[in-house]
Amino acid sequence: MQTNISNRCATAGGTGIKPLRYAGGVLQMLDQRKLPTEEIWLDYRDYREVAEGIQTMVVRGAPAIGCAAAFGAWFGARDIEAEETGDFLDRFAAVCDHLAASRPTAVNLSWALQRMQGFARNHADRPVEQIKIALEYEALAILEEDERINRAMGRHGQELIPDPARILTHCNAGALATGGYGTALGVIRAAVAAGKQVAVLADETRPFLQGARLTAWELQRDGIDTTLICDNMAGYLMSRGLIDCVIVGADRIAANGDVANKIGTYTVAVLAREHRIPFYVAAPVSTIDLSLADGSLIPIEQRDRREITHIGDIQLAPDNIGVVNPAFDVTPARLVTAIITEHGIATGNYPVRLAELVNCGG
Ligand SMILES: CSC[C@H]1O[C@H](OP(=O)(O)O)[C@H](O)[C@@H]1O
Repeated sequence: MQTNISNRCATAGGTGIKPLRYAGGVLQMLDQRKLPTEEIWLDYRDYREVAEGIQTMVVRGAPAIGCAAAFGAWFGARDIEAEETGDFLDRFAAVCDHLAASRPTAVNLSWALQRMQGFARNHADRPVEQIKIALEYEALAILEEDERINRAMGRHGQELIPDPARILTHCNAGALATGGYGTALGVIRAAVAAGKQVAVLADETRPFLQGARLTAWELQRDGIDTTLICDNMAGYLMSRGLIDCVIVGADRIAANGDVANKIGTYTVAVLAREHRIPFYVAAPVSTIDLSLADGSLIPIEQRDRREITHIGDIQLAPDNIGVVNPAFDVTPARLVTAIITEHGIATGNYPVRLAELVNCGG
């Protein structure tokens, strides 16, 4: 794997950065672990390396890891030496299983891999080498579709944003978490583009600090008014009437509208309900998992203790202290004011409305 140090990222004019670039058989991923102080792009050509990049959070964010996994699957398919289609499909399934194991919560990862496998099966009547070529284009299609989906989500969601609006965000559900433009931050971008006066209050989002390191960085680059706050300040600001609404992303949404998102989201939702502040979730329909009846069935990733005991090489806690590090929590549907998708908005009756939104795109 080579390192390509760039002194600036490809920024599409105020519509956020694109954290993934593909050309000539190479996937470049912006190393989000190094932001905001270094913009370093890493080159990927191998599915195992892509899986590691997802697990170590070089790339992170539900749609973005789905897009990265699609290219990982293409790399794995390309390297399979098989004459017989059945053998190819079996070995391609093993490649996708390896990629799927990199992070368990974001359903977009498995959605993208199932789409790649379904595409291969649907072309099983063709020679293996033709299937491989087609898989490269399918990975490109998944990436290119993602930004279009986010822009549609933004158009729907910005209708909910007041003018002026002081908006609290949690974690990063921006262009960096997607193929471009962002989900929650895409709604914010669309509100700004619609001429609304928007001020963002970005939760730093311990322990991985996606808010401080990523949301603050990408919105500042877009010239969007952004103030960084500690996670424990949200309640105070709400109690002082300084937040008009909350908007977050999602990693998996159960059929009843329960939402898995970055750890701390549930806390923000409870505070928002206490202060009668709208709590919005923005996610593509590929994040909605109708196979799960409710949020208790969503797998919650447990991450390394060092994310809590250290910031970089700086130790914050005693050696051998007990640590829990769930990367996500589940916000019950009753605390969710609306779920914004590219096909429209659900504002209640989630079991019915979410199924409609998922199927209307089908
Ligand atoms: C647009 S989905 C972004 C979603 O992913 C984040 O988690 P992570 O940074 O661990 O991948 C967080 O839950 C965001 O809401």
